[in-house]
Amino acid sequence: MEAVHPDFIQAPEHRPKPDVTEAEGIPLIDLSPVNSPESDADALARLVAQIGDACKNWGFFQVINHGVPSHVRERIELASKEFFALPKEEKKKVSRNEINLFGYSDFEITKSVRDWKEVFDCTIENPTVIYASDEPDDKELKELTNQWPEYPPELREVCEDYAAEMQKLTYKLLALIALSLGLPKDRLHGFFKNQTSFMRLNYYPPCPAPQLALGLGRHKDAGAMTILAQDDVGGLEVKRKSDGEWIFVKPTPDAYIVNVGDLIQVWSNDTYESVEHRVTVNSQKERFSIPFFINPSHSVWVEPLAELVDEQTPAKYKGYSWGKFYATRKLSNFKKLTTENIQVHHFKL
Ligand SMILES: O=C(O)CCC(=O)C(=O)O
Ligand SMILES: [Fe+2]
Repeated sequence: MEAVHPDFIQAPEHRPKPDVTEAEGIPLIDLSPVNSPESDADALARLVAQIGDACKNWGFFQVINHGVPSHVRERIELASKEFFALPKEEKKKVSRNEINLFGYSDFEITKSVRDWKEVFDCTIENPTVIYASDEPDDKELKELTNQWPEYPPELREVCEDYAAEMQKLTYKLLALIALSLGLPKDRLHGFFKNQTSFMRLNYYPPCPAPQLALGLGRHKDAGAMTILAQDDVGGLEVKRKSDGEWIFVKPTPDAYIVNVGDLIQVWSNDTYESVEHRVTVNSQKERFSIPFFINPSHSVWVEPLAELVDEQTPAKYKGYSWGKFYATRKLSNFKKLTTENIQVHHFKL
């Protein structure tokens, strides 16, 4: 066995299991009722109930008949492959850094262990407004824009086209989630004006020690929701709520994987929970995935929604600034952390 650098080696309790649990898997949900003109109220009500059950029982689901044209996904998958196939020096011409938080990186750390992957991040709003620092009282803002590599030349266009499709799907999913919580369908929409959403191209190279390292260590997504495209290799594992078992998410052609992030957990006052997930790697195949992280405006104050809180069910979180949380997380990529990174459970009452 070839050695991997010790920075990549997971503690024994966090290493992948020798055999994967495929089990029944996360729910597969057909979004046709929101994508076809002739669907009726009953079909929509059934869909809303399915979404609610999936969010409650799994925090994860896959969608089909989502309305995203397959060529838009095929084009970005191809461009992503072309980009990561470039020599390192070429990719490093668009490295992200403390000033420009978007671009290429081969250095990501999750829970103090290095991930076996490379990423290319790009933001959705142009420009994206965020807080300039993680200091709570510093209200200075800064504007972020993307940097694009010279090759492949179409990367910018395919990412922008993909992002436009993801945005349409985002608002459909936000409406279904709001309805499933008994709220008006546009209840969450306002948080996403001047959003800080971003997308990431993930490249997990083959790994000589897949039993010791992970492509991405266990984590929860800090934003509102994530829509993920994974290729046919597989590697994503979700921690099953019922028993804490790691469950392999079997790739379904042309489906998107959706998961509830920490913000929906807080807004819903724990009705829905953000669930841990991780990515295993393998010694033979490279794997590509594209998460689209749906994040609100930097100015959003996050707290349980007033409609879901009363005397019997008091708020389980104190409010926090999304913008400061996000700045802390983003800037932590360039710091050596000695304590746990900021987490939503720090705001639990
Ligand atoms: O690559 C994957 O399958 C999952 C990626 C992920 O969970 C993330 O980037 O937050
Ligand atoms: Fe994730």
